[in-house]
Amino acid sequence: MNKTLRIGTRGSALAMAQSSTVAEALERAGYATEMVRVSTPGDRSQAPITEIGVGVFTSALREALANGEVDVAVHSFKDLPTAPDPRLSLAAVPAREDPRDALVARDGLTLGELPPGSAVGTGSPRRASQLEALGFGLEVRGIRGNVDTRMRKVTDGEFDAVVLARAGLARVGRLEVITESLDPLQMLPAPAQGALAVECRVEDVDTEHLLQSVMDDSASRAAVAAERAMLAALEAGCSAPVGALAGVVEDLDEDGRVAQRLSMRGVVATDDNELLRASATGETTAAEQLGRDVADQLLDARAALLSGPGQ
Ligand SMILES: NCc1[nH]cc(CCC(=O)O)c1CC(=O)O
Repeated sequence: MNKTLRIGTRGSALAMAQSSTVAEALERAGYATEMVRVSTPGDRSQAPITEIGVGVFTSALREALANGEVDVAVHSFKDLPTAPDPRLSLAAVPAREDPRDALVARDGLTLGELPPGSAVGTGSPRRASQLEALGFGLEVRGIRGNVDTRMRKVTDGEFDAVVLARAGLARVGRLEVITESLDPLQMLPAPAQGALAVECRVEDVDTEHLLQSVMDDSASRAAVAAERAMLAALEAGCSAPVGALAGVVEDLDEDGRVAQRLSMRGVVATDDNELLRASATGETTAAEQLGRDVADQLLDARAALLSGPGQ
């Protein structure tokens, strides 16, 4: 293929950094690329994410790709709606960044060191419910804006701390501001956090094969497929905050032989902010089934809770 690949990107520092990693991988493999900026309603609005809805950051980019304005779209995978877009193909899931959430707190403090009543900023119901469940007496408050805006609210003293995706900070070269990378046992990340989705048009098989061969990472793809399948199954059953994390581990298969398997954990908050947890391990080739199994466990646990004690 000798045409220049047009890579669609949003204009934020994070989006530009993400698209650049894709462009660089393609350039290293000998292909010419060009960045095309696409503005999205999510970039222009300051309303809380919970109000403007899923897909605000990704749909304009997907339209530009489907319309042929660009050849490749790069998204933060966790921002994509779970419903597939039949016009597009998920050509590559590059090796995932560290998926953990990160605390950026005043005076270098960790979560456990923040005094009760400390104001912690997050716009994410998933982060808020897990923070509250820790029992540290933190005051969790809503916050929006890009990474710099959120961090400034800590420097300015408006918040004692904010919680951000570690991957976002890594991609914009700001890891040094992190005061604690949160253990997934305390804070399960959003499904697909830290992963990129690299899409092309479904009929553009040349680009699909190129992206797949240059940058697809099968372990990352399997982990994200499981997490997203869990999220999709829960979306059908409830609208609660959801965390999930899967990864390829060395484990024993049914015959007792060492094998690569996929292990995952999920969490969902109930309406009265109790956390329900589930986990399972399965075949790397059946990632989506594994995600649905964990979702079924969570939905059963919720049903058992709703039917009340003693039943
Ligand atoms: N919700 C916005 C968003 N989408 C992707 C990232 C970070 C990068 C990633 O998770 O892959 C962020 C910022 C954040 O959650 O702190």
